[in-house]
Amino acid sequence: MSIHVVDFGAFSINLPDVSGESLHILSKQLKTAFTEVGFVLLTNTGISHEEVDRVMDISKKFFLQPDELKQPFSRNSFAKIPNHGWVSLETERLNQRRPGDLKEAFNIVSLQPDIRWPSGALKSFQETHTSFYLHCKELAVRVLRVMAHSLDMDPEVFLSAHRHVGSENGTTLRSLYYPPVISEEAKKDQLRCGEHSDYGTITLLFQGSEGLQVLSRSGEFIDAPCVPGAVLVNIADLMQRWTNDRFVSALHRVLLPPPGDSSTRQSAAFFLHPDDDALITCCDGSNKYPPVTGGAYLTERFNNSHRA
Ligand SMILES: O=C(O)CCC(=O)C(=O)O
Ligand SMILES: [Fe+2]
Repeated sequence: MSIHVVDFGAFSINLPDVSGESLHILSKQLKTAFTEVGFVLLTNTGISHEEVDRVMDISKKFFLQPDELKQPFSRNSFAKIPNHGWVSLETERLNQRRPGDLKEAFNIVSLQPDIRWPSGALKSFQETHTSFYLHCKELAVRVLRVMAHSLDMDPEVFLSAHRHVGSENGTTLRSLYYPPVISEEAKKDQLRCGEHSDYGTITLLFQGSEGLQVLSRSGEFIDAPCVPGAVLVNIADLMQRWTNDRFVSALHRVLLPPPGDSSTRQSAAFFLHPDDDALITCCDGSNKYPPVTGGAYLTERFNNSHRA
């Protein structure tokens, strides 16, 4: 099994729309990837390699500051948007059977003007991330349209549940930083990012370097390709449930670097979530999973993955 590469140029975010014929071809390709693997690598999406580099450069400047300068941005310190903000090293454990992940993250959940953003030398942080967030949102909506088409569904079923991205909605742009690891100091079974599947509808993942592994259906972890300018897109758990298990949400992880390798790693993930009040019911009319709202589902999943 491998992760398929799909040329998304016909529906790039720089184009006004997609032709019927291209939509048909893309939907066949995404259907195969999402039913067999749960991950696909898209090229020519219209989000440039340079833009991703800018996001990673400014994020790295933030992460390399001393903790006391990052503390005012901590996750859980923003009223009404508890998931927004900085997550310190080893705070999150995506696999409950392992110690905390050896990563730091910055979650952007709200684009509202009243949010406190890094300033001074980091004043471009807000603009860089806001513009990237909006491009990711545009691409994610296009991927949803192709997915709906591939299942012979009215695209509004997916789109109408994502009307409030950036406000009453848990969609999150997350910059991730994996600092150098001293192997002897890592705890037993500790990873950079423990085995998990994502919570929402789909995730767009931009890797700065290799490191992501995806569990194949045959039960082995395979290395996800890292191609500059390409975007990994994966199905998340709520989408698996929504499609009554037709599209699969695959476990993935990031291992520690080999002993003696002191490199850092960066990535950026755009987790698309349905609106807080959108009711998700199996799209084929079955009742295999009870209806759940986007907000309630996400709250339950967060409660299981954070220490605090
Ligand atoms: O850093 C990566 O490549 C993966 C991160 C990830 O899977 C996540 O944060 O959900
Ligand atoms: Fe993930």
